[in-house]
Amino acid sequence: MTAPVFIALDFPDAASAQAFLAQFHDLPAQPAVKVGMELFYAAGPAFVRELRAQGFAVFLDLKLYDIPNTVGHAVASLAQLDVQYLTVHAAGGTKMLQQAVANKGTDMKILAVTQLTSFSEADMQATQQTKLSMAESVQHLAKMAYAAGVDGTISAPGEAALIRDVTADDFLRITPGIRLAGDAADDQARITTPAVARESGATGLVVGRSITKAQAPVAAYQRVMAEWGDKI
Ligand SMILES: O=C(O)c1cc(=O)[nH]c(=O)n1[C@@H]1O[C@H](COP(=O)(O)O)[C@@H](O)[C@H]1O
Repeated sequence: MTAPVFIALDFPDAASAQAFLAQFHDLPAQPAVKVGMELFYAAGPAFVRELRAQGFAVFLDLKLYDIPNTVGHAVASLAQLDVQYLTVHAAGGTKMLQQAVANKGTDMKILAVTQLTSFSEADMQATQQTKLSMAESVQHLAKMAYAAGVDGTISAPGEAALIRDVTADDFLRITPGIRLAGDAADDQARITTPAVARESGATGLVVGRSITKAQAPVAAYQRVMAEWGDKI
């Protein structure tokens, strides 16, 4: 699974998530899934174990952000769940990122969130009282995360190539903020289609509502996969 497309399972409980996933049973390969705060806070580690037992690759998106000691121990706890990816906030800084890396074990990859895709450049500058552009800020955070030893970043697709420029080819660049053409942006500010994300240097996608809220979720997933193409 070098270039995954993760479906964001942003559902209120385990039953809704399982009912959604049941639609995908007939596909030749199960989708990779992302469990975020909504589902994890409702259904907990037990549901993550259930997904792993069913053979799903799991990206646990908890965006850890705390003092280095606390994040380090949280990462050690979560590593017990045998998930493939875990998010932390790059803004937690070098020491926090290093603690996360030190405690992740061998099979779990740490992804550092740079700037949330819900921020426009103006939102980011106002909120963070910075004069940096979005590109400069994302590159700064990505460089710091790379130097701290994390496995990759989360950013908008438009920043993937900029991240590659200041890190390495094999540094993962996973991008949410994905919409199929014609779908509403909702609360996202920096969005693009799977095809453009691919051309922009993303190495993996996170897709939520363009699939989960589609009238035909399996067809929408297949459209995302087709646009993402032969990287899968
Ligand atoms: O870490 C993430 O996955 C993430 C980072 C980010 O900057 N933006 C972002 O949207 N996400 C997650 O990606 C998913 C996007 O969902 P949709 O907007 O419905 O496709 C959600 O589960 C978000 O929590």
